[in-house]
Amino acid sequence: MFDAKSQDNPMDVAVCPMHAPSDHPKIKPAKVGVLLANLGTPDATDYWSMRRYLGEFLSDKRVVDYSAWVWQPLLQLVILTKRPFSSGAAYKSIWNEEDNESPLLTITKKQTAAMKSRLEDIYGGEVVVDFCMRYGNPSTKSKVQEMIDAGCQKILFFPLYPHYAGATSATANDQFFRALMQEKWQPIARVVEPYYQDTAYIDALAQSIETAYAAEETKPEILVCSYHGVPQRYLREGDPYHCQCQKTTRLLKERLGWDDTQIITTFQSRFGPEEWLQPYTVEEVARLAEKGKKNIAVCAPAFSADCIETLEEINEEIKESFEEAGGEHFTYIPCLNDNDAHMDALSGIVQRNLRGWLD
Ligand SMILES: C=CC1=C(C)c2cc3[nH]c(cc4nc(cc5[nH]c(cc1n2)c(C)c5CCC(=O)O)C(CCC(=O)O)=C4C)c(C)c3C=C
Ligand SMILES: [Fe+2]
Ligand SMILES: [Fe+2]
Repeated sequence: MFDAKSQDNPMDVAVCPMHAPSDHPKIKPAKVGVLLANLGTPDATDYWSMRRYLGEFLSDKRVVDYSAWVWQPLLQLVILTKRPFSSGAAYKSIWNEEDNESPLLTITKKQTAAMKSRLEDIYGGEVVVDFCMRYGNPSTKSKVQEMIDAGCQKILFFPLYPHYAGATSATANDQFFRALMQEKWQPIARVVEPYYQDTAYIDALAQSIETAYAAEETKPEILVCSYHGVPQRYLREGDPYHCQCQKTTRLLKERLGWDDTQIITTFQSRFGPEEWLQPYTVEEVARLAEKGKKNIAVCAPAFSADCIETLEEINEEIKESFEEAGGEHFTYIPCLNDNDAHMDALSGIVQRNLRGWLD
C-alpha cells in the first residue's frame, strides 16, 4: 500500500488513497526538528514575574526533592515572599535593557541562530531549529507543538547542559516527553547525551581560557573551574553530576598541559540548609587569597550560556569574597555562549545524533 520512497510520510494521501477521506487532515512535507533547551528565566525582574518563575522552578521535584507537604508551605509562605525581591535585584543588575530580557535568553537566541545557520548549510530546509526553556518562556510544550505544526515527524531534543544532573538534563527531558503525551501522532524522539567529555567542547573551553590568559598582563596563578552545585545527598543517591564535572576539569587540565596546582574544581550557588557539593567557590576563592594568591581566574564550564549564576554570582559576589580576603586581580572567563568553537562543537554533537535521520 505504501510507496517505499514516501515512507517518511505514510499518511500522504497521494500514496495512500485508502486513507483519503474528504476530511483527511492535511499532511505537511516531513521535516526533522532540532530543539535546544535551557533552564529558563523570568520574563521581568518585578516581584510577580520573579515569583512566578521561581515558584515553577522550585516546585520541580527534580530540583528540590522534599515531600510536597513539607516543602510547599515553606516555599509559598516563606521563600517566595522574600527571594523574588533579592533575586529580582540581582537580575536587574545584569538585565539586557536593550532587548528587555535576561542575558540567558539573549544568548540562547544567538546560539539558536548560529546552530540554525550551520545545520541549514548542511541539511537545507529539511531541518527546523528552535529553542525552548524548562521553566518560563518560551515553554517546551509550545515549541514542541510549533515543530509538530511545521511538519516535524522526528525531533532531536538537546538539553544544553554539558553535565547530566537530575535537576537539569533529566527534568528538561521529562518536560519534553510530557509535551508529547497528548499527541495523536507522536513524533519519533531522540535526546542528546551529556557532552562533558566531548573533545570539541573541551577544546573550545581550552581555547577560551588560553585567549583570556593571553590578554592578561600577568598570568593568573590558578584557574578555578566553578560548577553549579547540587545537594551532596543527590550524589550519594546516584546522580553522576559531580563525577562528570571532575572529569571535565581533568580533561581540560590535560588539554592545557597543566598540573594540579594550576586548576581546581569548586561548586557554587548553594541553596537551603543541606550540605552541597564542595568545596564552595565563594569560600575557596577567599582561602586562595588568604594563602597568598593575588591573581586568579574563574571559569564556569557547566553553563553553556552566561546567566545570573555567572554574571552576578561569580563576577560580583564571588569576586567580592576574593577581594575582601586580600585578592587583587580577579578574571572571570565568560561562558562559551555563541562563540564559533562552541557552536561548532554543539553542531558536531547534533550532526552525530542526526545520523540515520538526515545524512
Ligand atoms: C534549589 C536548588 C537548585 C538546584 C539543585 C539547582 C541546580 C542547577 N541549576 C543549574 C543551572 C542554573 N541555575 C540557575 C538559576 C537558579 N538555580 C536555582 C536553584 C537550584 N539550581 C535558583 C533558585 C536559581 C534562580 C536564581 C536565584 O534566585 O538565585 C540558572 C540561571 C537562570 C538565569 O536566568 O540566568 C542556571 C543556568 C545547574 C547546571 C544545576 C545543576 C547541575
Ligand atoms: Fe540553579
Ligand atoms: Fe564523583
